[in-house]
Amino acid sequence: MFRLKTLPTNCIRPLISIKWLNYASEAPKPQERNPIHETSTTLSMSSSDASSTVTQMSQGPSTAEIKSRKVDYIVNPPDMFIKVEHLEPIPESEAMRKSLSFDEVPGPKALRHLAKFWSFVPVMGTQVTASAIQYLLSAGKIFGSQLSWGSNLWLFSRLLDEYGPVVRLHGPFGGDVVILSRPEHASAVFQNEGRYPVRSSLDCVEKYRLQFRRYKQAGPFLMYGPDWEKLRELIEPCLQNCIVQQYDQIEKSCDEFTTRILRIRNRQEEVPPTFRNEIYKWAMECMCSVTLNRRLGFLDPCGLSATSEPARLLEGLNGATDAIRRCESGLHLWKFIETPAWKDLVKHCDIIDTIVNKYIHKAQDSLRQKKSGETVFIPENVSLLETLLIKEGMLPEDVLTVILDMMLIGVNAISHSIAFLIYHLARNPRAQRKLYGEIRLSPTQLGRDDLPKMTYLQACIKESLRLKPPMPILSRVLSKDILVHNYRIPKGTYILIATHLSSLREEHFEDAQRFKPDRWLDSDMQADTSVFASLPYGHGPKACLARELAEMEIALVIVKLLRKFRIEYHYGDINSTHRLLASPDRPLKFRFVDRF
Ligand code: HEM
Repeated sequence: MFRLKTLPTNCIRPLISIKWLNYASEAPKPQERNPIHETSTTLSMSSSDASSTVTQMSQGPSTAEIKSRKVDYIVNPPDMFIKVEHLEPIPESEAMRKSLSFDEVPGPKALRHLAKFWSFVPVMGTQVTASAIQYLLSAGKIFGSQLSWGSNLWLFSRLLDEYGPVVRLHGPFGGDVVILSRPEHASAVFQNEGRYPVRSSLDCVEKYRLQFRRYKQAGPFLMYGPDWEKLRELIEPCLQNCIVQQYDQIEKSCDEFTTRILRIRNRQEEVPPTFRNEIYKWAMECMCSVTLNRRLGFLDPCGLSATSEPARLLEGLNGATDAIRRCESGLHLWKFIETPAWKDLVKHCDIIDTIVNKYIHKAQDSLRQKKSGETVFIPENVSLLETLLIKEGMLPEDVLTVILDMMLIGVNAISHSIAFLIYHLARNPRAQRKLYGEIRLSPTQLGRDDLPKMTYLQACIKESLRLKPPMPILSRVLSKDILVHNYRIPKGTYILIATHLSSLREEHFEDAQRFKPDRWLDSDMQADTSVFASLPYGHGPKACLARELAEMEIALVIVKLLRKFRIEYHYGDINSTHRLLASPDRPLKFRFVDRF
């Protein structure tokens, strides 16, 4: 056991590793918060980070949780703030005792030296993000050239081929990083992730929200610990309700999308290279139905004027996505100076904030009217926005961050997934024909419950997400020491799981590079290993918040498209590139050929 001993007050380092560690721990129930730790946290923060971190740190672990060897590991450099003292040994399992130590985990030596170099540099980042690792991995190969998931996956793959299935990188900004890809290793991480899993953050979005705009919460994607759990428990049933309520509106958006294709395709029935934007519009229309209970007219048959609200929202979303990618890739200089990428991020996030805020105010007005009896209050007709607003403890700005996360993560993820699914079907006419056969037999008026029953459609969606997942790498910070490949990986270590690599391995999927939806009709594919070999929605408590909604939207739009068109594609291969999430690297010049 350990005891907290000294807490110097002069520490100036922002302590993200500690923040992560708090939530990576098997955290206590909120009422068990430890006042000692809260004090220590406040004392140890630099003034610049205090506003952002104290709120979260106040939910920190009890002294019981600080009793671990990794706390020692993370916080013991001489300039750090907590000394821990061993009181009693922690009982270890037989397997743990016989395991190989963390120091024996192989990894590139060059990074070890780089790590030494970084330790002399004042803290450059508050954490090792996936993008920082991408940067490091890419630095030798492509200084100055574009980062892409393809090249990073290739580098991940090379590291794993060279050093074995567990590779250790000595992190420059704090904790070490371990790269894994095997399903059984992913399973070990997820089975031990505890109640409050922690993944890599988007530092720039966190800074924008918590420090720059001084919101209280960073949004569900970025939050951890009891506050995050409370928020998720609140959102999940609301979302479920919205899926039921908004089904008709989503269906309408899918119909508008097909009509829009008829308008924009040329004489050869080919859509313009900007087709990606049309997919974004469809995804935004669905998202606004779900979150704001409004149709904003993204798919207006006459197109959008540049100053219209939907056009500005799209501009905000695209601009923010791009700015986040630029801020998160490479050195985080925006933490010290206002870089162009940071300025762009503020500009575009402000655009989205302003518009969504307007609807929040409208929802507040409508709730006031309902409360005062001016309007009839029908609980089933309450939107996600209103449901969140009436929850105790939710501020309008908290609701704002929820909706913004859904837009940023959800619209990007679903747009890219649809783009790749259309591509795979266009490239595989046999699969497309088989799917059309299933669609023809389905009821004309498709209900929400009909979609999961369309087994080939579901198989096509799974197969496309296996080949091109929007998040090809998942990340976690370990909440306790775990055994992976007989190495003992300590608590607090940052894990990158290249799930996409395991999805492309022959040992898990025969003919792995090919689009073969039929494989998912085989009942063996439901086996545990297959589950961890393809994880497009992540896993565990921090898995995708809106999987059901996403699956429903994708299925519905594909049914609508295939009923009307046969889809073709006659250009070069489309691969994934890194744009916040993995996205298509070429114009989506599909041919939508009328069926009748
Ligand atoms: C095909 C579409 C989608 C895919 C493949 C996808 C995938 C993912 C993945 C891999 C994660 C991280 C999981 C982890 O770390 O274990 C995630 C998280 C998340 N997704 Fe999705 N997503 C999709 C659509 C959506 C949509 C439509 C929304 C919003 C309406 C959404 C909202 C979120 C949120 C808020 C999180 C963070 C959850 C948390 O940290 O608690 N996603 N998604």
